[in-house]
Amino acid sequence: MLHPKNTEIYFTLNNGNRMPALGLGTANEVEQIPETKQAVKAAIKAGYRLIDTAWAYRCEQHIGEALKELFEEGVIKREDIFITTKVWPTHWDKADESISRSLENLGVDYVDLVLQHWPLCFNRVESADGIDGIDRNPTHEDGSPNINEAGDYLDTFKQLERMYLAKDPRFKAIGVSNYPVEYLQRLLKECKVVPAVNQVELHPFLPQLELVEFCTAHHIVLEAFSPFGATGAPLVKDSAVEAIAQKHAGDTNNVLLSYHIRQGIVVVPRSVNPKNIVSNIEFVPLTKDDIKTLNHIGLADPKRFRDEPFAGSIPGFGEK
Ligand SMILES: NC(=O)C1=CN([C@@H]2O[C@H](COP(=O)(O)OP(=O)(O)OC[C@H]3O[C@@H](n4cnc5c(N)ncnc54)[C@H](OP(=O)(O)O)[C@@H]3O)[C@@H](O)[C@H]2O)C=CC1
Ligand SMILES: O=C1O[C@H](CO)[C@@H](O)[C@@H]1O
Repeated sequence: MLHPKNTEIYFTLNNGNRMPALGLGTANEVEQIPETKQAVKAAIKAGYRLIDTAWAYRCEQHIGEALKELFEEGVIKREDIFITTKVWPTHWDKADESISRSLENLGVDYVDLVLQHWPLCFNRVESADGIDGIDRNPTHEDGSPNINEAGDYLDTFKQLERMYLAKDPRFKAIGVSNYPVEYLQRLLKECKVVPAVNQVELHPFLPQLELVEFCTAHHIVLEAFSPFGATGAPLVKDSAVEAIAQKHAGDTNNVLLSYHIRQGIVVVPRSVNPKNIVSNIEFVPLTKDDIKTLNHIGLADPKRFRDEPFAGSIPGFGEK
C-alpha cells in the first residue's frame, strides 16, 4: 500500500492555519550548535517544512543562515515553511522583546508560532556566558531555581494573547509548552484565545493520556518533544518498539514518529545527521492496537527523559 511521507502530512490548528506533522528539532547539544545550519539545510532539502527552535537553544542565528541560503538558492520561499520559536522564562514579562530578538536572529519578518516555553517566571540574572548576557537557568546559591515569586506564569501567555488579538504581524499563532492539565484549565478560564499548540514531552514511555485527551477535547494540537528519548535516542533501541517495527517491516525510529502522527500529534525529532534526518520521514501505518500496545509501555511506570531541574517547581508537573 502507498503511504504519504511524514513530510507530506499537515494538521489544522484552531485558527485555521496548517502545521506540518513532522518538524526538525534544534535543541542541539552545545558542541553541536554550529551543525544546526547544515541540519536545517538537509532537512528542508529532504522535504521538512517545520523547524522547531527557541531563543534558549542558542542556534537561531545558524537557522537564519541556513534559511537565507535556501531562499537565495530558490529551494524554498518563506511562505513554504513553518517556523516555531519560544519565549523562555527569563523573558516571562518581556515576550515582546523576546519575539523581536528571535526574529532578528532568524532573519525573518515573522514566525508561524510562538510558544511560552515553560509556565515559569525566572529572575533575570546577568551572566557573561549566558545568552545575550542573561543566565538561561538562574539558580540560588543552594542550586534551587531562581524563580520570581511575584511573577505569574500566565502573564506570559496573556502578553502573547494581547499581541495576537492586536494582529501583531510578527507571528501567526500562539501556544504553550510544558503546560499540565491544571495549568491549561486555568488558562482557558482567564484567557480568550485557546492556545493553538501545547508542546510537551510525549512518547510511549510517557503517554500522558489525560493531557492528550484534554488537549484534543479543547482543539489544542499536541506537539511531541523528545520522541526518541533525547540525546542518544534510547527509545530507538527498545525491544517493545522493535516488535512493532518488525510487524510492519519498518524501523523503530519511524514507529516512534508515526505513533504521534497517527494520533494527530505533531512531532519534532532532533538530528544533525543527514542520514537520520532523511530516514525519519517514513510513515508507518500503525493500527489502533499498535498505539494501545505502545501506550502500555509507559502507563504503569512513566519515564521522563528531559527532567529539567526547574520543572519540579511547577506543581503537578511530575504527576504523569
Ligand atoms: N518545549 C520544550 O521544553 C522542549 C522542546 N524540545 C524540542 O524537541 C526536539 C526533540 O527532542 P530532543 O530532546 O532534542 O531529542 P530527540 O528525542 O529528538 O532525540 C535526539 C537524538 O536522537 C538521535 N536521532 C535522531 N534521528 C535518529 C535516527 N533516525 N536513528 C537514531 N538516532 C536518531 C539524534 O542523534 P543524531 O543527531 O546523531 O541523529 C539525537 O541524539 C528538540 O530538539 C526541541 O526542538 C525538546 C526538549 C524540551
Ligand atoms: O526546549 C528545551 O530544550 C531543552 C534542552 O535545551 C530543555 O531545557 C528545554 O525545555
